[in-house]
Amino acid sequence: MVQFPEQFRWGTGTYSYQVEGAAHEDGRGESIWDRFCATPGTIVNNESGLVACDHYHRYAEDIALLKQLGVQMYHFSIAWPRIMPTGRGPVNQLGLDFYDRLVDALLEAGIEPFATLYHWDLPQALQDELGGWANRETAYAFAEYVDVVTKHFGSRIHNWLTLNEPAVTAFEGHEIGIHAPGARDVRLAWQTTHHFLLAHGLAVPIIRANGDEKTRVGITLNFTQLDPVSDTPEDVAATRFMDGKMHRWFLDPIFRGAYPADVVKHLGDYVPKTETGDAEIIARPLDFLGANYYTRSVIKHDPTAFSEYPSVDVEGVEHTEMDWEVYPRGIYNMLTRLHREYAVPRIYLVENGAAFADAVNPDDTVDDPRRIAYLREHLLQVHTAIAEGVPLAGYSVWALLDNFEWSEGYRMRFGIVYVDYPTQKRIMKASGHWYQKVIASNTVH
Ligand SMILES: OC[C@@H]1[C@@H](O)[C@H](O)[C@@H](O)c2[nH]c(CCc3ccccc3)c[n+]21
Repeated sequence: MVQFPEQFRWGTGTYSYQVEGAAHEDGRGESIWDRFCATPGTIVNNESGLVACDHYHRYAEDIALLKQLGVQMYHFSIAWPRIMPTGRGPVNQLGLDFYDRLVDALLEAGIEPFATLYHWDLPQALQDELGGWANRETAYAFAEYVDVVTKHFGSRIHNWLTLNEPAVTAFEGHEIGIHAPGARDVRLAWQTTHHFLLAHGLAVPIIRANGDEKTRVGITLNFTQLDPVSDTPEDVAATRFMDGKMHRWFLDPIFRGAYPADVVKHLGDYVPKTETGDAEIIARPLDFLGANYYTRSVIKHDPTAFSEYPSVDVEGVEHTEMDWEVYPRGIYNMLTRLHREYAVPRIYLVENGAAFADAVNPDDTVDDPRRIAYLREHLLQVHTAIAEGVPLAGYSVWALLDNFEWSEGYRMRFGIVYVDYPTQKRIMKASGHWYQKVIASNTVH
């Protein structure tokens, strides 16, 4: 049994496009995910976030679930297309009104809102007019959107995350093409990483200016344990590059003021175009880093690879429904590395969780022992990291609800609460009841 620190904060989360639904309601503009999902063949069963968990209408019921869990914090994202339907210019009051209702209900319930300003749902108009994140202008449009939102919520929301996982939306969305906007262009993908980081840096002072003495700003980056399939120089170099691409390409400009030299060298003339002053904007000091951790990837050299090296499947170990290896030690490695190499002032673990094939019993219960085991094993590693001095201020499980899992659609269930989509009925899973006890006792058995 391990006891967590007195002030440690427990949370959970959802994100706008994955749970809200009401895609055409109250003035919401089209997002690149609406457009991507409308393209046949991009999403399993051609599903979309059109309805999702209908959280837009059921948010009060979902906040009651948060209260039942006893969480102290709740991660959610604000949908840019609800606030500025065409991405720039006119503000949609009904969009602000929804998040007013959500935030006021959270505060009423004594739950700290942790708001992410961008979780991949770019207004489609900016994709059409500017080419989206390929265009530096989009970073400035993001800054305008951030100004509107933080002016409105700055006295009630004190914990802001600018972007969720720029690496994922840059590369899955613009290199691999399995995420919106579905581009497959290596040069463009690397250029978007710079515009995401610029957008982040532009947002930081705006959030502070529109906040108060309690305002705290961060960004959420995702981390995967990366190991070479062998200790040959080629496999080790391939792994080092992927660590650069997925981790150091974002950590270094934010916390060290420059892109990692080894990746810049590898990219050659594929390195993104930057402008004088960008580095200083991107490196503006943060109050905390948000970190997501799920799994390990074992990397193999490939002579034909340039920007993406293949991973190999690890046999004989547990995998989740996403076919992700269950590798709890990786969360410890990630946390201690951040503390050791980047001296991050404070860390929040924003996402950690697993998809398993959950089913409802005849008595309307959901037994998910594998998710409980996954969460327990990772929390024990988290505790070890904290005991070694890592400044981890809180942990948030992904996710509160089963939800729209991007290209996987609804077949992947990450929730500690089951959603029966045809009826929108919520059922707390065994892992939800387990997490409730963890929070109440601040211990993990
Ligand atoms: O895949 C589970 C969650 C998503 O539902 C969240 O929206 C997203 O923030 C998030 N990031 C990661 C790790 C990186 C990743 C993202 C998407 C697909 C595969 C891996 C896992 N997750």
